[in-house]
Amino acid sequence: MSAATGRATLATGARRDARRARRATRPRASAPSGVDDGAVSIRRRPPNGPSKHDLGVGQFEFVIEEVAPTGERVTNENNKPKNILEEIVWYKDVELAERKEKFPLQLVRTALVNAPPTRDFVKAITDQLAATKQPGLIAEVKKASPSKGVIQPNFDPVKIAKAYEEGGAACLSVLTDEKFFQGGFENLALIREAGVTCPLLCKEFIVDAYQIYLARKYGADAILLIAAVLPNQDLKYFIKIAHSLGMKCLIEVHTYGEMKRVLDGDFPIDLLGINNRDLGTFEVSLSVTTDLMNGPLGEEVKRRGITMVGESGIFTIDDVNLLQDSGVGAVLVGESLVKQDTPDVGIKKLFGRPV
Ligand SMILES: O=C(O)c1ccccc1NCC(=O)[C@H](O)[C@H](O)COP(=O)(O)O
Repeated sequence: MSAATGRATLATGARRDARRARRATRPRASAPSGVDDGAVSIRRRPPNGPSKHDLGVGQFEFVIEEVAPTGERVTNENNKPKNILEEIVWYKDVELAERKEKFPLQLVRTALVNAPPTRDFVKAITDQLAATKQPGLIAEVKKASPSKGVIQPNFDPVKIAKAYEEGGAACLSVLTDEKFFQGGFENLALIREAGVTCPLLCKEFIVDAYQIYLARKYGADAILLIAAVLPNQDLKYFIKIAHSLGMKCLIEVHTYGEMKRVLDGDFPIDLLGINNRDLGTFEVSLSVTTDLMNGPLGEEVKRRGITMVGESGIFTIDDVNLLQDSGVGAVLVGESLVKQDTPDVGIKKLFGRPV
């Protein structure tokens, strides 16, 4: 059944009209570069060699002179990350070098024999959609973020995960990035070992196949792949690896160009997420999802039966209904649930269910 049919209609007509008016005045999603050709917008590494913190040799630093558009001579301008997503991705190189030193790929792969079996992440969502006639919920275990700082100071990943399951989440998303989100791969293992049965998404900024093996080793059932960071060639390769390990992939897009590129790709799509947050500027608008879903690419995903996920900035039943009306089959929700003391009650309220 389509996500757009048969849902609990809790929003009034007046609210819906107001939503449509709000939507009409919002800007369309655009690529951080300003040109939405769908190409990768995030540079994988500093273009002029490693930046200072990568070298590990005291104060030594590459100095590269460039001519700015003003004609002025500047140093290392091009070696600064252009936004937070690029900063996160550049730091992955440093983090991965350390991790691989301590825990080489060969050992990670050997350790996979002891990994718990995978659960079907996509089926958990589609089953919930069929049973509740509302989008399946992927609830996010997230302590902090670059845009909001610390969201939940009393962060207990297992307690939060259990409350999410109790409240009716279909699946969980677990932030594993340490530096920018105060997460960790070990949270995946802690949640699984505590007996939580919801399938787990490893919410990581994946740039290297090594991270996919690590996700599985710690008990993930699915991984996130961000189209702004990964060209189709990498998406195809990483999907192949994830599938070989029994995991599903949530491919995330933010612009028309990225979505078109992914849909034109030569690889299977388990789940396609539209992030309402511009990961470069932090601007959040649900119209990113509704505009894409109400356009030609929305038609295409519906025709192809691809389960769509609306991600970020979801706070109310009206938000859930708005996204469902546009055709999404799942929502990924972090802040609005994780900051509550009783996230199980929060889920029920978010979906307009009796508390
Ligand atoms: O959340 C951020 O500030 C952020 C910054 C840079 C890259 C990614 C970021 N967040 C990842 C996500 O997309 C969200 O954690 C997820 O969609 C949940 O969003 P929300 O419900 O708004 O917490």
